[in-house]
Amino acid sequence: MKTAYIALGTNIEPREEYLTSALEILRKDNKIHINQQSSIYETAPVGYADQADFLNMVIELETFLSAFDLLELCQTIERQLGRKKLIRFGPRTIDLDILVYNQENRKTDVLTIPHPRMHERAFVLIPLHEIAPGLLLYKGGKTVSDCIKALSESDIKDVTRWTNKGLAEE
Ligand SMILES: Nc1ncnc2c1ncn2[C@@H]1O[C@H](COP(=O)(O)OP(=O)(O)OP(=O)(O)O)[C@@H](O)[C@H]1O
Ligand SMILES: Nc1nc2c(c(=O)[nH]1)N=C(CO)CN2
Repeated sequence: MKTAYIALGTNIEPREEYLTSALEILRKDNKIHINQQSSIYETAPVGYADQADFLNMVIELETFLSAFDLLELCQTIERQLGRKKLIRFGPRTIDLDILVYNQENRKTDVLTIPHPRMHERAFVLIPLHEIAPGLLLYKGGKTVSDCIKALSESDIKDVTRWTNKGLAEE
């Protein structure tokens, strides 16, 4: 069994339903077991400003799937929930990014782990800190807590807790 962390994001209504549906699909998959989920956070858009605020959350799961099969599953869920790739960093019904997979390092055309932009994204680090503050993001390197210390106050201010844990939790 491998332990992986996935970030979920959505900024097209009904945002909460998209999160709930993605979690439901993951829970029904017998190759996945969700160990932990963060609260949901409402976050200002990063990278492409002219779009609605996001809901973001992070989950920790155990799985028999390889990193590539897990990516394939994430992309199948995105397609099932109507995600269309129109603008880079733009609006989406649901986005599932693999943050960390079994402390492995990989850089291929289709998959880079750890996720190359996670260490600078408050919308990822703050939910992740809630469930795994000591998680190493780089081999021998920084933890989630270390990366949060490097964020600016304005990055942190753009992320506010939207619900406590409990969304569709079993
Ligand atoms: N760790 C990863 N998790 C998910 N997708 C990844 C990862 N590494 C590379 N990719 C690749 O990134 C491609 C683009 O993904 P996507 O369209 O979701 O990007 P994005 O969400 O707009 O931007 P970002 O990757 O910065 O979050 C995917 O087709 C996938 O092959
Ligand atoms: N707040 C926020 N901003 C984003 C997000 C996201 O999930 N949340 N995802 C992006 C593309 O991955 C680009 N910008």
